[in-house]
Amino acid sequence: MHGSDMSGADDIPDTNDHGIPNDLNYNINNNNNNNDNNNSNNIPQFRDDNSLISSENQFEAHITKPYTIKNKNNQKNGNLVEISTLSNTPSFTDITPSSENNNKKIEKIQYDEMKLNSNDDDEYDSKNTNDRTDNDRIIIKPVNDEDDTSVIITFNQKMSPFIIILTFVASLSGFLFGYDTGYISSALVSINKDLDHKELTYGDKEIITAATSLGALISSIFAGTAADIFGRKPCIMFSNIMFVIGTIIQISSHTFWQMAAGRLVMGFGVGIGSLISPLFISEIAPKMVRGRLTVINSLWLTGGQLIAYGCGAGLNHVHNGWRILVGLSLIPTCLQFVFFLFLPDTPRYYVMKGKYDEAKEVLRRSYVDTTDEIIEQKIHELRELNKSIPGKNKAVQVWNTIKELHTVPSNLRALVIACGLQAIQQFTGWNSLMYFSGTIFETVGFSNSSAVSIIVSGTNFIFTLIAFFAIDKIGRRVILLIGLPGMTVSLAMCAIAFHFIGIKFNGNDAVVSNGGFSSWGIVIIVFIIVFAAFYALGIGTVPWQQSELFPQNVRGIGTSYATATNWAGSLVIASTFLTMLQNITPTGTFAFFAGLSFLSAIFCYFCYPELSGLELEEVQTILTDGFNIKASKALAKKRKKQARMVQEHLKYEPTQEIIEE
Ligand SMILES: O[C@H]1[C@H](O)[C@@H](O)[C@H](O)[C@@H](O)[C@H]1O
Repeated sequence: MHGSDMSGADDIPDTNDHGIPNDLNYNINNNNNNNDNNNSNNIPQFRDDNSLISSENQFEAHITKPYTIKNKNNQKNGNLVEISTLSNTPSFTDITPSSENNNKKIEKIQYDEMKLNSNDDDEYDSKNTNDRTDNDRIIIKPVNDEDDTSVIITFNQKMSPFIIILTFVASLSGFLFGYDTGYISSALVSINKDLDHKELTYGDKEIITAATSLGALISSIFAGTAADIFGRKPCIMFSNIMFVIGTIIQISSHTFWQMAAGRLVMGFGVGIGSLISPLFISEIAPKMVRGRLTVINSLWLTGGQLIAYGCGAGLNHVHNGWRILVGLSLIPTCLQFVFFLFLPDTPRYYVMKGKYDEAKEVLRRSYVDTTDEIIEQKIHELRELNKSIPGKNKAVQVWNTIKELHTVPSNLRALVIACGLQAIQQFTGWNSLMYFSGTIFETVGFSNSSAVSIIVSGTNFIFTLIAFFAIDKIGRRVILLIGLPGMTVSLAMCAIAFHFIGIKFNGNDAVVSNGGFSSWGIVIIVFIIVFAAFYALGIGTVPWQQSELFPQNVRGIGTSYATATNWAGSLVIASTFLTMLQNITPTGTFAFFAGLSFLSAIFCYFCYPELSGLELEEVQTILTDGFNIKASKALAKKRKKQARMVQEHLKYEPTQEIIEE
């Protein structure tokens, strides 16, 4: 049907009857020698099942999606093809569109490189150019690279209802994280004298609040390793048990210390959930939506905080309302536990434990239209990958992993970024508002302080939703660099307004020198809302994408470090904020946070590369010899352009028939 003459390397390739360029084999097999003419006998031949094997047995190709490209004058049929290498060489998946009408979209595939014949002017300008002599060449990621744990076919992968259910159930941990950190703001206001028959002091409030962060800090240190040993699902179910015990201790407490102990136990659950839930989602999500599915966890989180505030406001004046508020968290915990009784763990975990049948079953249910052969191949890749974790036994492995995390430069940079972002997220003060906004708004003269807190956490939720849409399209770096300066300005405005309100502390009582609620009070509220918006848009959301920074063999421990940094920051803020207000005044406190936000913006400007749209291996490449901001931006831009090109292809309606000779 199509010609079979060999085209020059930069021309449009001729294609065979299956839409495969005839020079495909040539390109794959001639990576190391530039013999331009030896392909003529090597035109790929398809077997009956639409797969082919090259004569050298170096690669295998499968037709995954037939398509028709139509334009005004012409109609062209072709096939999207998945290519994978056999033996021990890395395999990769890509498309091979074929159409003379579409020459801008034709990709030539080589063993480890892809040459794009596009009029692309945004060249990848990496410093690592040793193996990229041609600006137009980019390294293509091997499919058995670690994070393809979640991937079979790199595009056009339908979301199965099974993946949606798994994401939904796993992200209940995000909800619990949010709810349990959110309800404390209103509970602190409504507890009154229910504990030990006396008002809580600022110090008491800090301890009750910080106990959860402390518990979360402790459990997050071990959660990554525990998830590898026991599994993700058992860890989440264990966190459910912690939630239940912690909740019961709290709702039955009549003493301050019992309440603090309940919060601590609940914190163990929060810490485990905060780490495992995004990890679980990233391991079951199709690659193309993995970033967004991770943000879904953040949406549940901020949604949980919002609901906690809403319930808090509703129960504000109900006798013992705070006990109901705390008790409500039993519902999602129990639901999650029961759901998980019927749901599996991630395929990657099963492969780690040698449970290949279970892994296959999960993959089959996750990727409904995928052939058994591809599933087998995926399992094979995961097994290969599994071997890459060094060490004879678990203890040696853990130690080697820690060493690897610190000694491999790209890992160390990933660690600096992941922990840096989590620290910034906490030390710029957002959670002081989360935990104490009720107290703050009460201080500046609002009687229904919980209602104002709802507006603040509602803003947090809405802007997390905006981040959901922006994080891949606009990019992580851009939203961070919009968010942090915005936060700096808002915090500075609050610092100024607090100065004019003139709050003085007299023991535990805050005295407003200019007579309570004033227009400066409104300025504070407005800028706290603006602060919430800028926070949620960037630094509230981006750090939870932490797993993309690490290669698979150090991901568990790397994300444990980062999550522990988050909780350490949360702990410091929760346990010092009210004391800071007293000792360095609200103006000093907010000015301090403004200063940290400013420094954080500088850190992100110099150290946070743009990672949206990048292959995970490319993230490692970017971080190999520096933070390579410029190269990352250029590459991200290029990748997005390619993604649009793929989308263009998919716009053409697919035919169901494969064209036969
Ligand atoms: O990403 C979340 C979110 O921003 C929450 O609002 C905050 O309370 C958490 O500490 C943070 O990790």
